Amino acid sequence: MIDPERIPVIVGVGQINDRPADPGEGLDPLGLMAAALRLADADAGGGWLADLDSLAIVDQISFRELGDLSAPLADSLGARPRICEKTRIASGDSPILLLNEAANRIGAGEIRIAAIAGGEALRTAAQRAAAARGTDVSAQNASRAASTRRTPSYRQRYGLTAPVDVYPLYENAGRAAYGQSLDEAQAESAEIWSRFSEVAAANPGAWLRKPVSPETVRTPTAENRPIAHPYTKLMVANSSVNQGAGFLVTSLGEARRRGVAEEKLVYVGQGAAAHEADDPLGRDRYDRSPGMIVSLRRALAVNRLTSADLDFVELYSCFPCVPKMARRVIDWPVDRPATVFGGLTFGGGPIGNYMSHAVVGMVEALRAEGRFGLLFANGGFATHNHSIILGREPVPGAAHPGEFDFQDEADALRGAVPRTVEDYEGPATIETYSVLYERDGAPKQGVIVARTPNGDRTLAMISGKDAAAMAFLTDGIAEPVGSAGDITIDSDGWQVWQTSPA
Ligand SMILES: CC(=O)SCCNC(=O)CCNC(=O)[C@H](O)C(C)(C)COP(=O)(O)OP(=O)(O)OC[C@H]1O[C@@H](n2cnc3c(N)ncnc32)[C@H](O)[C@@H]1OP(=O)(O)O
Repeated sequence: MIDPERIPVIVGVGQINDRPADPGEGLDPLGLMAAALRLADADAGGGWLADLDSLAIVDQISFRELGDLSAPLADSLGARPRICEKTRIASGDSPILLLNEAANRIGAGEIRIAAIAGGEALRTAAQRAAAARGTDVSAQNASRAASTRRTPSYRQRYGLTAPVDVYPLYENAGRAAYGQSLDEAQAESAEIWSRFSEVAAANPGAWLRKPVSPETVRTPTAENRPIAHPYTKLMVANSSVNQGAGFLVTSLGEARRRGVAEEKLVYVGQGAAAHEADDPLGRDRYDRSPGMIVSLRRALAVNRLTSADLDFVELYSCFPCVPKMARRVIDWPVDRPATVFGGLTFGGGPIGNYMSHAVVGMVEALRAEGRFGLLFANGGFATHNHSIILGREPVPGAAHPGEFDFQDEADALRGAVPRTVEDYEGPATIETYSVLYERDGAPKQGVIVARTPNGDRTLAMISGKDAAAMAFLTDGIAEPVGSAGDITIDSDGWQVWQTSPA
């Protein structure tokens, strides 16, 4: 039997939404994290924060000038943790990585009480920046700014800059690989997202709490403008939020000594992580992710569970392609909610910290009913994957500390990565693509990821004014993926795509 002092459990969770009428009065990420952890402390019965051994926070991008907020957060909570740290970057897998590390340290007997938190005030930051610079709020897009470099890379020159530009490459390649029509693929996304909105509507912690029909999710309108084909605004992460979330992890022994009721305890299973290349052009393919597959399968296997044992899942949902790939790995039906919090559109998309809210949601769900839940986190451009199990009861295979790095296995599953060539001219086929849109809904440009006859990968663009080409890429009549064309280099040096006549 495992020593109760080495069994990690979550004892307290807290989260906060901040919607000030005056952005000058909005909380910054420090205020959001402090508020969330005070709620988590109260949820666990109080008196934990002064005794923290470790405090780990998710990096934030909304108030970058504040720097590393871990020590100021400890001060504001009256904590003196031996370990006080922040993740290197604001990445969607961060909360699960920090949870896994805390569970391992408890299992190793290194610490007894850990706090994890994150917070983003992107809405407040954009409103303040717009007022200071005299611009519209929509001109202040932190997630795009964080992805933009002074000297753009090859893919960035072709418009593949922010996550919202890159994830559609997976969506369009996935649809073709699953043998779906555009209509079928959009119906699947809309059904999953509509169900997210229902979960969010029932969750007081969610940002947008109005159920939205599948038809509303998928239909482009002035309010639901197209963002990047085939995604509408209601299909993408909403980063314009002010949200904080945090939770307390301790040992079963410590929880019992401090009198936490058994029905409040949620057991932490083992996790599994694996990653893709940072550069989306340096991947083997776009219709699946070896890192995601290994992270999900291993998280189930190391805990001696199967998908059939899961009562709840959180399949990260910055864009539909992610939960659509993930649900195929674990055989999760389309008509069961793939979230416990509400997803990044409706629950809210606070950049790296969404999964802290998902931890809160999973703990609340398991306290109410069920036995096991799976948390799947994704970060970057479908780059970082980390999955973990939570249980209302001890998780069967869990033993901490446990190795969570399964990178070698993901690398073994990967096919050969094609060479990227930047000045290619000649015949090619579409590997995947997207169309990026202006704010008024007009297509800005098409961007094609193509394969040359010898298997190299290259990029090409199409002007948004080319109505026939835009129709071909977006009307769903024929599948553009796999179709043939020609790339020429124009007088300005751009590789330009020309579809071959059928
Ligand atoms: C691993 C990962 O997690 S990658 C994901 C990282 N996150 C992202 O990439 C964020 C992607 N999303 C975005 O960039 C933005 O949400 C956009 C560009 C799609 C839309 O943002 P904006 O242009 O500011 O929105 P717009 O000006 O049309 O409308 C603003 C209003 O719509 C809301 N809104 C913004 N995005 C969304 C959305 N996706 N769904 C629903 N509502 C939204 C805002 O909250 C705001 O409402 P408020 O005034 O009541 O606060």
